[in-house]
Amino acid sequence: MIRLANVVKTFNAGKHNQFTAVNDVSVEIQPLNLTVLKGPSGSGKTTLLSLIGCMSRPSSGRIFLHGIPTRFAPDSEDSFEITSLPERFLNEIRRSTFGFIFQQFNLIKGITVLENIMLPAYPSGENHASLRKRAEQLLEMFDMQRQGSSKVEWLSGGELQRAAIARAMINNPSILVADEPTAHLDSNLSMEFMKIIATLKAEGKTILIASHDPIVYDSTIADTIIEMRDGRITNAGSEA
Ligand SMILES: Nc1ncnc2c1ncn2[C@@H]1O[C@H](COP(=O)(O)OP(=O)(O)OP(=O)(O)O)[C@@H](O)[C@H]1O
Repeated sequence: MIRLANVVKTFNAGKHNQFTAVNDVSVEIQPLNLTVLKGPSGSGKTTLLSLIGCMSRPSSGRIFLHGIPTRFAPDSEDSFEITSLPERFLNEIRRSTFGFIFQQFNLIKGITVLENIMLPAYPSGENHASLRKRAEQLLEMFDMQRQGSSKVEWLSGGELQRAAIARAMINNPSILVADEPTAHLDSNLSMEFMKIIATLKAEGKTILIASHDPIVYDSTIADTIIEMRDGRITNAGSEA
């Protein structure tokens, strides 16, 4: 599980525009589950995801991974505190443990779909041929073989979405984090997205999605809904 203990994130500390976006959050996110983080705009969902995903550090509080394999402890059932890690290990944990899907998908224009999918794996220094093979397998899994050599700007909305999911999967992460992944999709594509999420969950991924889309939080595959407001958790785990 991912366990947060009294996590606080304050921006611009000590300045006139100081703002606490995440305020004393303590919560447990169960492994192999789909957890949906729900709450109004500005409630702190993205900030919380970035703390969990090792993209930023809390101002105070601690975050632990329990029994989630990481590159440093592949079989560990132990507790592993990510908030105490030095920067380079934090980057390493982020790359190897988490896959990210962003609201705008953040695919890079001007390069091909295949190159986009391979990008998050480059820092690992993996042999290019084996990396390319893995990226091609992901394209195949998402029925996107034909688009591998296409530029991102040529893709349809659904293809963009699948390319973004494939990119998130390139390092075979145990935890998939998605921030408002359906915000720019119509209902059909949003349901399509949830089908892919169901498959990934069945394959053993731990999935955390921030969303105020009922297609996501009312989905039958959502295990737990965590509600946030004004940086605080207002409901830590209603059954979906
Ligand atoms: N780097 C920053 N500096 C100052 N304030 C910030 C920063 N990042 C986020 N905030 C503020 O923190 C609050 C929470 O933002 P956050 O993006 O986490 O909310 P959210 O729940 O994800 O919202 P949305 O649903 O609109 O994406 C917002 O008021 C935002 O303006």
